[in-house]
Amino acid sequence: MAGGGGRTEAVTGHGMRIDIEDLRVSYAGRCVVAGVRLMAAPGEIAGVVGPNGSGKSTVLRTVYRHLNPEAGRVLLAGEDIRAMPPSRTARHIAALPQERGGDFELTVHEVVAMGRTPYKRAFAGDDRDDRETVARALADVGLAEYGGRRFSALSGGERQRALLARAFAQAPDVLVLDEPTNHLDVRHQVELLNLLRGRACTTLVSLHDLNAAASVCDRLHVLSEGTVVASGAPREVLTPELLAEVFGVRAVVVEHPLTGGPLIAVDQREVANPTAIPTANPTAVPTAAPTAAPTAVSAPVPGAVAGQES
Ligand SMILES: Nc1ncnc2c1ncn2[C@@H]1O[C@H](COP(=O)(O)OP(=O)(O)OP(=O)(O)O)[C@@H](O)[C@H]1O
Repeated sequence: MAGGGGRTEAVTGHGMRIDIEDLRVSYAGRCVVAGVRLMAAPGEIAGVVGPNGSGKSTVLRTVYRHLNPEAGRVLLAGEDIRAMPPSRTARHIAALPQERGGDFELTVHEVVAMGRTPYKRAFAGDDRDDRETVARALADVGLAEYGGRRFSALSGGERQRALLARAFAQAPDVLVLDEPTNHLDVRHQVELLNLLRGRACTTLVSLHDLNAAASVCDRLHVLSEGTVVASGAPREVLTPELLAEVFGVRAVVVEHPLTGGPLIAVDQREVANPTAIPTANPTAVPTAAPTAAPTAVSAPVPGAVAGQES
């Protein structure tokens, strides 16, 4: 088991590898992501973390083909996804995007059943397998009793869980989740992270909650100003120095008293002065020394680079 994640060996080996190579994306000529390289090994949970606007959603959008990169490639098990018909990638990659919609006039069951579309011929109805898959996906997210409700009448957290069920119903090899814990209360956050640990697929997930990321991810990629500045196991990557430099907060990283994993305790009173890195509380138990140095923090991508609209 890599990093601080609670992955079980049983699921490792399922799913497909994702590699992102030298990705560059611009919106209306403004380059927001450049030179991004990151990967998720088969069956692994790879997290993408970084400050607001650092490019997390943009990178994920290229994986689920909502955006075409200006340069670079997304490889699924070594094959460029842009060389595949969308119907084929839809059978391998499912997403919980940040654009979550909200005015579907469909029932929850109908929304989740949309996850089965890649497996059907045009106008084909649901077969028994589809119905069982949808029922299982709804049960997985705790919405077994909600199938007949209108999607538009759900709360934000319920809607989120219904869309996660739609992604599960797609039975993907790669699950791409953009901030899946948004709107969820703390219990549902824990349940969702446990669901991710139990999926037999590769997961690429953006998370703002660094403790959740440290707990669930086997590997973390840290984005800052459109470029990857650190990659590695959570306890190697999430150092006080990186938290100050990239996120601008004073924090210590201690051992979680219940799990033994890294626990990031942020000083809520003020933001960091990057030149004055806090020393760890001497009474706290420090995390184990990193086994390998993470990728060094590198210079950010230039603010405005000419490029074409995606
Ligand atoms: N559709 C868009 N059109 C123009 N600019 C965009 C668009 N989407 C994102 N951007 C810009 O691209 C940059 C990266 O945005 P992105 O949403 O990828 O960041 P993020 O790391 O996911 O941010 P957050 O943590 O706030 O969700 C930001 O400067 C943002 O303003």
